[in-house]
Amino acid sequence: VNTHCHADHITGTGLMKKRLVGLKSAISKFSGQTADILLSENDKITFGKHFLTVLETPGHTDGCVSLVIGDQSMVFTGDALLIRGCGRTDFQQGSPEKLYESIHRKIFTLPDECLVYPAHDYLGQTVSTIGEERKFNPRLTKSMDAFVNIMKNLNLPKPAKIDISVPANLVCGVHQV
Ligand SMILES: N[C@@H](CCC(=O)N[C@@H](CSS)C(=O)NCC(=O)O)C(=O)O
Repeated sequence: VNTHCHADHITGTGLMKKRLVGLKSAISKFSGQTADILLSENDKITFGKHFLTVLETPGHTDGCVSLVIGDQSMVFTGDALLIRGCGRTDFQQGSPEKLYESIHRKIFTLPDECLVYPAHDYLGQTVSTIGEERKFNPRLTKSMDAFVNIMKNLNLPKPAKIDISVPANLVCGVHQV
């Protein structure tokens, strides 16, 4: 299940599909990608006795989703909400306004105790909670205007491999060779 379409996330899917016959790939219908399953808001992804609910959380990209476990005890936020940070919004459909809304209107409505597992952390942290991020996230505790200003001035170097094109059989599409 891909939280969004960036090279550092999707490029394993085709390889996994090759190794495990019958494996199904999934990504948001707003990602612009093909996959076995195109996800929409509130879709349920079941596995064993568990399920994940899809929350559309655009802003880092248009097709970003966060995945909430059935009893709302955990959320996998991809590159939308990070620990004390958030995904950058300066390329490939990034929008600080959309990201602010996604986090405040969707992710931050989860219970305070809900564990937050993001897709990246650059300090070795692995988990946070919704309550902690609501209180202590230095970007998301600001007004939307202040947040937009922060995001427009991050001046991060562009990830080295973000624009490398991936052969069609290695992405999450169903047309494998
Ligand atoms: N140095 C890393 C890339 C760091 C980076 O830009 N991370 C992204 C997620 S991957 S597109 C991001 O959103 N970072 C937010 C932040 O505040 O750091 C590399 O070159 O690989």
